[in-house]
Amino acid sequence: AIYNDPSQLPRHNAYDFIIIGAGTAGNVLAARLSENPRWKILVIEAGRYNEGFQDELIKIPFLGPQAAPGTSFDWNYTTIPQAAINNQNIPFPRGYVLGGSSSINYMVYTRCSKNDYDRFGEIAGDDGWGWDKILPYAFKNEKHVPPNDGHNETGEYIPEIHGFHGPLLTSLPGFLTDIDDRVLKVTQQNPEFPFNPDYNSGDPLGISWMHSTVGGPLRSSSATAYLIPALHSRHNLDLVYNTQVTRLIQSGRAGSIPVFRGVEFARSSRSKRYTATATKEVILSAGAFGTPQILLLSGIGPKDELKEVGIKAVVDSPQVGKNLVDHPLLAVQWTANSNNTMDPILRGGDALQQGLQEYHATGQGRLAANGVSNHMSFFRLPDDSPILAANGHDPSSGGTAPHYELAYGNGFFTTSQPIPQSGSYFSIISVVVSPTSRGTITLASRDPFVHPIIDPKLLDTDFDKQTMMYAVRASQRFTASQAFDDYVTGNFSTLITDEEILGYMAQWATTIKHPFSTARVNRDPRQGVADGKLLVHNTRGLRIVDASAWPFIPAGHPQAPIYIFAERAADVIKAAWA
Ligand SMILES: Cc1cc2nc3c(=O)[nH]c(=O)nc-3n(C[C@H](O)[C@H](O)[C@H](O)COP(=O)(O)OP(=O)(O)OC[C@H]3O[C@@H](n4cnc5c(N)ncnc54)[C@H](O)[C@@H]3O)c2cc1C
Repeated sequence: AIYNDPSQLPRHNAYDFIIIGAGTAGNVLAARLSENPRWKILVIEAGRYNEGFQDELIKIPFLGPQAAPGTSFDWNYTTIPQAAINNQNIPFPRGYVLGGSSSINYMVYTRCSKNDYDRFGEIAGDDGWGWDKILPYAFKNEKHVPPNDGHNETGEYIPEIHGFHGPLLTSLPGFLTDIDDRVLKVTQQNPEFPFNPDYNSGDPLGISWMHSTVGGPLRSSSATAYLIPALHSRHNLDLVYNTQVTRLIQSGRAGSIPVFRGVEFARSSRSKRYTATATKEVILSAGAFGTPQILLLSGIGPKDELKEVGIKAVVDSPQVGKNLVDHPLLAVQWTANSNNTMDPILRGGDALQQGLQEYHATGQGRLAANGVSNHMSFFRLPDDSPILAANGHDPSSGGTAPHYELAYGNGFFTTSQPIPQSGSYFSIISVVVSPTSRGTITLASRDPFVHPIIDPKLLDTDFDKQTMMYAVRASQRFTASQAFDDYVTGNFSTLITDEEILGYMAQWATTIKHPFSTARVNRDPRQGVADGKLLVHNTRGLRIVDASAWPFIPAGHPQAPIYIFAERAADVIKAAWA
């Protein structure tokens, strides 16, 4: 059943599992655990329903980047000043809606490198997280469907390595653009940028066609793919939304170990608190900000830090809220000799209205497809790079894990700059995908409704700054390729010297919105918050399944790794209670 107010929840209802957060990972668990008709499951979500007011922003693929920040779908977090980015406070979107961040993200679907999974397995001491064993869960997650424009996708991906029967819809670009052939020509002209027939093979290096979580003309999210179908077809799954978990409640002790099977929740800071209890487990899937915040509010965290905000430590867990890692992004634009369809729509007005009309009349056109890019590419720094030498070690997970990403925008792509009111543009987005900067998330108050202090320390290290510089130089070499000779007409910004690039970075770099590892897995309770089975150290009844639990950030766009990991986590939980 679906409730939008905790006062409506049936009293004295015994749940086997309580899942905190109806986000990307949480909804996979809700759907998979409720497959067992003997188990009763409650999902508690702070945010809103995924339909209703302004829902075109989270349904129409091209409008995805407008779903946050500053909307009712977003928690509307802001970082504290970021030293490397001219001390700016950066908006840091997180989905506040069924589906969580999968309902507001840019829909890029990349499994990342097999080395990332193998490294997870090594750190966790469980090779079940490694590539070979987890690959079946990638198939289980995915339902690859034809591109929305019906074009022939032969040669644009390798069908054998994709799932066709899972819940989450994925597809290749549904609107072809006038740069697509040029991007592919570069792969024939310039050996620095080779073609990769499918970046989802476990080896993402090179330039591939991009896969998105789009089916037909609509976004596919963990809400549309997993949660809503399960709610509509099963009686053993309850959802309450508009309801924030305020803390975990200790329900007893197992010897000297505290058991946390109780959950407290409310609609607002001053409103009535409600509680529910799980007979088996409470599962934290509140994301990289929500999960550490709830742990800290419950007295699970660094003892001294908790004391400062007046919370008594029940479990001294030093890594809660530490190791916050994110991918910094920088967009560079060139002026282009083209009439691209993207720029006029981004400026709004008539072009946007016409696009919407076409969308509603035919389900086709620019708005029906992801506008971020039609290709996506991942690269490593050269083995003898002085940037790697200066860092002392390679921060990536291994030989198929990239250090940086380039994506190609048929228009003025930006998430931080004002869009010029005239002209046509070509953009390349550079992302550092194996960063070494680490930040923190800490409580600002013991009031659960006060946002935590978010400090990702973006571009804090020389490695990250120099790798970003390397990526920008690579994007310039890409644009100088013959294939773009009669297309790109000039630079939009002057980025010739290293100082100019560093200055531009300090002004315009931002987050790609991939926070990770704030309650990371490590076998050692001093080094991590949860063990290899995702159970919170030195507690009973508590598991973490979301981006916060990853021991490090995967080198790519992380929603696919999170879906895949949550699919396996569901089986780990089922096995634990078999
Ligand atoms: C704007 C944006 C663009 C992105 N683009 C891409 C992309 O193109 N490709 C990609 O792979 N990744 C992308 N990402 C990242 C990706 O979407 C996230 O890494 C992933 O969805 C996180 O999954 P999660 O399950 O850890 O958390 P979430 O999906 O964020 O789920 C957490 C859920 O918990 C809820 N919650 C939090 N606290 C509480 C509480 N106290 N009580 C109850 N509920 C709570 C939240 O409201 C949310 O619904 C993007 C993210 C954003 C925000």
